[in-house]
Amino acid sequence: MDSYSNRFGISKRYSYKTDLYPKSLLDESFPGSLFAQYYGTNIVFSNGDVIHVFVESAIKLLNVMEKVDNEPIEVKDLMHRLTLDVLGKAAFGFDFNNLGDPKNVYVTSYNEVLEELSKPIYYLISFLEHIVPRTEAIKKIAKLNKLYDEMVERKIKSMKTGELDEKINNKSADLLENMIHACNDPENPTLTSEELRHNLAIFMLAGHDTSKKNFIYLFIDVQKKVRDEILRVLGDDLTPSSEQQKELKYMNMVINENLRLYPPVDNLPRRIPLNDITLRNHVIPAKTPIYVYIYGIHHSSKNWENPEKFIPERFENEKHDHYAWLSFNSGSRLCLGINFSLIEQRIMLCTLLRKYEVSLPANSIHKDKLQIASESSGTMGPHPLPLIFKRRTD
Ligand code: HEM
Repeated sequence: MDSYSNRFGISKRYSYKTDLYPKSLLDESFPGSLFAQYYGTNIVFSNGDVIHVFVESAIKLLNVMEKVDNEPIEVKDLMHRLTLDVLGKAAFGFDFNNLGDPKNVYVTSYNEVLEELSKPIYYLISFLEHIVPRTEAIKKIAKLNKLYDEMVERKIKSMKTGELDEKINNKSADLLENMIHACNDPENPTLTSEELRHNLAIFMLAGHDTSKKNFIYLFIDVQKKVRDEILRVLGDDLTPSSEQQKELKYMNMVINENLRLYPPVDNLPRRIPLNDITLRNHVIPAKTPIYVYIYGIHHSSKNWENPEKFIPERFENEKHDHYAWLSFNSGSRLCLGINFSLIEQRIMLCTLLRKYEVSLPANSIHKDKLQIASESSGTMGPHPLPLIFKRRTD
């Protein structure tokens, strides 16, 4: 048994075989629901090389910040704008332009759909929508789906002209182009345009809802140390190369510690074990829904010394149990966007900290402790979080 299996008394057979714990499908959890219609049953392929996307968006972020100095800005809004633009470009080469024009039709359609899909009442009373049809919500989804469908069609056409093959060969293809290319392989079953769209939709949710909530909340106290490291490693470069990212050791520890204290996915989507499980002296019968409470694992004193304290140095030599830090899950269902997300966070920190001194407004509700809340979408984020960004002069 490995240390995780030992501690939790689960036999290794069960701790590794994620195929014995299939995720429950949306259509099973919410049969015929709007969630199932919108996200479908999807799979996701690789992310490709997307560094240029981060750099472009970091520059746009600075343009937005130029207009404000030394006044509170709502960082939840800022992160929503940044991460949607980054993801749209990486996923299907589309610029939502949420940083440039947050009221444009694509951003508003996306926001409206997410708002509809995350209404808690439909999670609590899953049959409600079968009694009262959600006509307005259906219209909003149809509008966004049309946008996704147009993307898919345009890319399929570019495959016929050979443009897509060229992009695949020079590794500049986005996720959707990679998916379309993979579907063209006669050895693999082809995804329909609808399935391609479902994959896009779930990719946007998995990547955007998590990233936008993952602002580095507590870096304020340690920002000088992070900034000194950025200036030392990057010199005059605006964004870090892959090599430089590895050298940003303290920043990487801060990112890990932030994700430990405030994991955006606080609770893994439920699993339904196929067989009975023996956990210590307890038997969990097959088909019992299981939730893994990541927030609890990250805040348990059995796993971490002074779990409520922000101590980036605890990651110095990675002494902790591998399964005590599950921000991106682990094993075969590890988050597919882990590298994408880590690069995004590093670039964002480098961009902001070299230019700005960050502080909480005097009347902030977060003065003593960050105020957070779980949401029905299965993610966790802060209550409104205005921060002051003061331009550095030295
Ligand atoms: C801080 C940011 C993020 C966090 C904390 C996070 C966390 C997670 C977690 C915990 C899972 C596992 C869910 C499960 O086991 O049921 C997951 C899955 C996934 N994530 Fe992320 N994620 C983040 C960012 C992203 C980004 C940026 C992308 C896309 C670029 C992404 C794409 C995915 C996908 C596609 C899956 C499904 C993998 C599968 O089911 O096999 N994530 N993520």
